Amino acid sequence: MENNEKTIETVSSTENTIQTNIQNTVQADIKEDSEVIISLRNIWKIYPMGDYKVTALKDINLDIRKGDFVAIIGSSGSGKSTMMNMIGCLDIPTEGDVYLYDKNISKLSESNLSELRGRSIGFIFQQYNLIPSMSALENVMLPLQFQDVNDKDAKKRTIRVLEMVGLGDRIKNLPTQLSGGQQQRVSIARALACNPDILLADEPTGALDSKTGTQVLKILQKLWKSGKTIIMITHDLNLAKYANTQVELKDGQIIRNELNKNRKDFEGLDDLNLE
Ligand SMILES: Nc1ncnc2c1ncn2[C@@H]1O[C@H](COP(=O)(O)OP(=O)(O)OP(=O)(O)O)[C@@H](O)[C@H]1O
Repeated sequence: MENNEKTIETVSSTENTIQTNIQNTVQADIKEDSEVIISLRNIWKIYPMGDYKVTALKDINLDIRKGDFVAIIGSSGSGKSTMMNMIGCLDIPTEGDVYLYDKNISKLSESNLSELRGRSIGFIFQQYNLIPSMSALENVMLPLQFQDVNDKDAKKRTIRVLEMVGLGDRIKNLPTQLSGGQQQRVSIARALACNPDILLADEPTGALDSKTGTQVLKILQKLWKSGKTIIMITHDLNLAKYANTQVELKDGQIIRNELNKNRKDFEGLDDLNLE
C-alpha cells in the first residue's frame, strides 16, 4: 500500500511538469557533460542459426546522454533492431554490458529490471503494438496498471496524455476505429504514460504516409525539446535530419556517431495542433 501511494505521488507530481514542458517548448541544447543514461560496452550479439552463427552486433560501444535526440540509421540488416533491443534492455547481449542509469542490467533480477525499464523507457513501435480488443484509454492505462498505480489516478493520467497527443475525443475508440496516425499517437501516449525520461522509437513513421509521418516526427521533436531523451531507429535519412545526433550502423558496427550540425527543426512547435 505504501509503495502504491509512493508511485501515485510520483506520477501526480510529475504530471504538472510534463504538461508545462510540452506547452513551453524550449530549445534543448544537449551538453557534452550531460549525464550518460544508457551505455553499451563492448556489445556483441551473435544469433545461432543451426550449424552457423550470425553476428548482428560487433563490439559496439555507445553512450546516450540525457536530453539527446539520437537517430540510429543504417541499411536493412545492419543491426538497428538488434541494437534497439539492447538499448531498451529487451534482450541480452552475447557479450558485453548494458548500463541503464549506471546499473549493469545483467546484475539485476528480472523483476527489478522490468520495474526500472517500465519506469525509465517508453517504447514506440512501427506497427503500434496496441491491443486490438482494448480502447485507446485501456491501452494507455495498461503500463500504469503494471506500475501499480490505482485505477482512479491511472485514468486521470491516461486522459491527460491522450489529450497531450490530441486524442482527448477518441479515448473510447478501439485501434481499428482509428487512423494509422491516430494509432501511433495512442502508442506515443502509452509510451508517455509512466512519464519516462527516455522514449525509444523503432521506425515510428514506417507504417505511415509521409504527411502523417511528419506529424508524428513533429511530436517526437517537441517532446525532445521539452526535455525527453529520444532514440529513434530509422532507415530514412530524411527523418534522421530532425535528430540531434546521428549514429550510423553498417554490418553490425558503428561507423559514424556525431552531432547533426544540419539538424532540421520544425516550425511552430509551440502552436502544434494535432487535430
Ligand atoms: N532472431 C534472429 N535470428 C537470427 N538472425 C537474426 C535474428 N535477428 C536478426 N538477425 C540477423 O542479424 C542481422 C541484423 O538484423 P537486424 O534486424 O538487427 O537489422 P536491421 O538493421 O534492423 O534490419 P531492417 O532495417 O531490415 O529491420 C541480420 O543479418 C539479421 O538477419
